[in-house]
Amino acid sequence: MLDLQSIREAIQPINAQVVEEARQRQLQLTKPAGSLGRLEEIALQLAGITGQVKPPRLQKAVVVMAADHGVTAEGVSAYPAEVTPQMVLNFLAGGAAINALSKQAQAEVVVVDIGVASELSDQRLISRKIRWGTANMARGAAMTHEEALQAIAVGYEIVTRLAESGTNVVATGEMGIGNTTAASALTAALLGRDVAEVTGRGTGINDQQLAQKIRIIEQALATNQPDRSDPLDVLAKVGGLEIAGLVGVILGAAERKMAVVIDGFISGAAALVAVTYCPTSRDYLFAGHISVERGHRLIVEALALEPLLDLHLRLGEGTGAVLAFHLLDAALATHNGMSTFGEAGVSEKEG
Ligand SMILES: Cc1cc2ncn([C@H]3O[C@H](COP(=O)(O)O)[C@@H](O)[C@H]3O)c2cc1C
Ligand SMILES: O=C(O)c1cccnc1
Repeated sequence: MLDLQSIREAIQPINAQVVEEARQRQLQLTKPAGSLGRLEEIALQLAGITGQVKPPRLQKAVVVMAADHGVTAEGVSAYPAEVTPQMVLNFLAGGAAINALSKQAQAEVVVVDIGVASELSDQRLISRKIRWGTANMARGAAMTHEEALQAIAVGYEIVTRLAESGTNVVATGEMGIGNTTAASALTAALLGRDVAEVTGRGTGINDQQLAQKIRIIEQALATNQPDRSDPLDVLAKVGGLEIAGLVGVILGAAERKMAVVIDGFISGAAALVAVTYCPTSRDYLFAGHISVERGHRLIVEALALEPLLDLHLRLGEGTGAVLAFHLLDAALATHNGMSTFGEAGVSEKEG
């Protein structure tokens, strides 16, 4: 069984000394100080994460965790649950948005069955099914504490293996019809917010379905009484297997001093669980984008993250995070590749 407490204790803050040295380097580059704005901040954070003033070239991967949700029986999504396994096959065939964007960003796509409610077998799929979908959270706990921990262990092991083969930045991705319901329930519980404030239309439900989704989440919280001070209890009772897997990816990456780019609302809910459990892990996170899904804004505010992109995305799969990889590459291209005033013979600021 995964020893989560020792992982939490092993996660170190990023290297403040190296951040300072990287800041000094930025001041020497041939541009007005601060003029590359957030690209400079990204470079500094990557320096602190990697412990190198000039961080190495990014080797990128997106981990797409797929799982089903028992709560779909309550009519909370615009699409049927069978879309989850169908999209897994689409990921493997290379036909989804995450495939197209990852190809363009030169990121490896790692697809994981952590709890899809049907038989899936394919050599390219990492088959680590914990159970056939969660139970219906409106009637009881989505999963046991042990299952949540097993799912966290899967994410932790996968990111550890990626690190060992040279990946140094990972994006969080997910697929699971019904998972905006789980993400809203987690957000309401962990941030102590009203369900209506953190619940949106997901794949595109109408007003009547949205009212039903809010009622169901309220019922799930009333039935399960998740303990806000215990993020793992909240995760098990009203979370999802793919969300738990991503918690493991985030904690494992932070322990290994790897950067993590968080995608939208569902990934954000996983980050909220991870950072509530281990506040230091936040140092390793970038918010790839701000999702249209209401509730995501509250998550990024609570985590004090500033999303890199605002493209009105509401897809998930890791798409917004992989798009943000281009900005991390750009930050390092300038930080590592530009000449200093001295090297280029350019005059520095007067006075
Ligand atoms: C074809 C298709 C591809 C997707 N890729 C990601 N999602 C996204 O939509 C789902 C969450 O929305 P809800 O809670 O409303 O079901 C997740 O699977 C998420 O990854 C998709 C959804 C669909 C239909
Ligand atoms: O922001 C997300 O991650 C999201 C939003 C809607 C549907 N699926 C995912």
